[in-house]
Amino acid sequence: MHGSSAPPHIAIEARNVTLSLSQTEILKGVDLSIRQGESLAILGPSGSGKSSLMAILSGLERASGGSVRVADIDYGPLDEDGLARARRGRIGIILQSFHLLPTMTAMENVAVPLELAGTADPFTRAAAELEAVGLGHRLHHYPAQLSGGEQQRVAIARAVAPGPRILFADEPTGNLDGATSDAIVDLIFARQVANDATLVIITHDPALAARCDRIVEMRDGHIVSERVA
Ligand SMILES: Nc1ncnc2c1ncn2[C@@H]1O[C@H](COP(=O)(O)OP(=O)(O)OP(=O)(O)O)[C@@H](O)[C@H]1O
Repeated sequence: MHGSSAPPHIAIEARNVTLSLSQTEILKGVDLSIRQGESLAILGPSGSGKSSLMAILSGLERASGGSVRVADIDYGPLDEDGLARARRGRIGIILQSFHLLPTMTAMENVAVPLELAGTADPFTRAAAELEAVGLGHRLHHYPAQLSGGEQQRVAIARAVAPGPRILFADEPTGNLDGATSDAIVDLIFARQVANDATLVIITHDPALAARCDRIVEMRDGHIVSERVA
């Protein structure tokens, strides 16, 4: 359908996005376009609005103003349920604090979004995804029985299992030691390439940012600079 001369497909388009919570202006008019298959790093000081922007782009939070279009879906008219449906199977999210369900095993945590996305045989797929992140021997462990790096790998397996074309990661290596962190970064980029996914990654790590195609920097609720990595 797309010839070689076709313009690049825009996966994420934010226009003049604002966010106000508790009378605090958190995002003050953000414009951002991200191509399908592109990797983008968001840098910026603590409190500059990086996680808030990611929450809006990933459909976890509604913007107060402006427009957001992701995977050809206009978020504007969608309520919370609509946003959840829009995310399902299309968007993978890796959060710093993992958000694994504590009463479910590693395999169940990965199988749940597969089941919701209507995947046949979600448990077999979940086991294969955990195998791919080196956790084939931890399928039946609960999150509390896993190390921080192992929990992060479960969170990555869960996010990438449905094969989302868009992947968000908020400081995915924040709590990890150097070697584990390198392995996890390699894993995220490998899965991005395998799925030809768009990757948006918040990081304080310049080396990780440099692995992305493009870097934007936020300050005080604005994007203040943008460069090719
Ligand atoms: N529910 C809320 N009500 C009021 N202010 C909020 C709320 N949530 C976040 N904020 C404020 O919004 C600002 C941006 O927060 P955000 O988490 O997006 O920043 P960040 O750049 O991701 O920071 P960090 O690098 O520390 O994670 C912060 O000053 C924060 O205190």
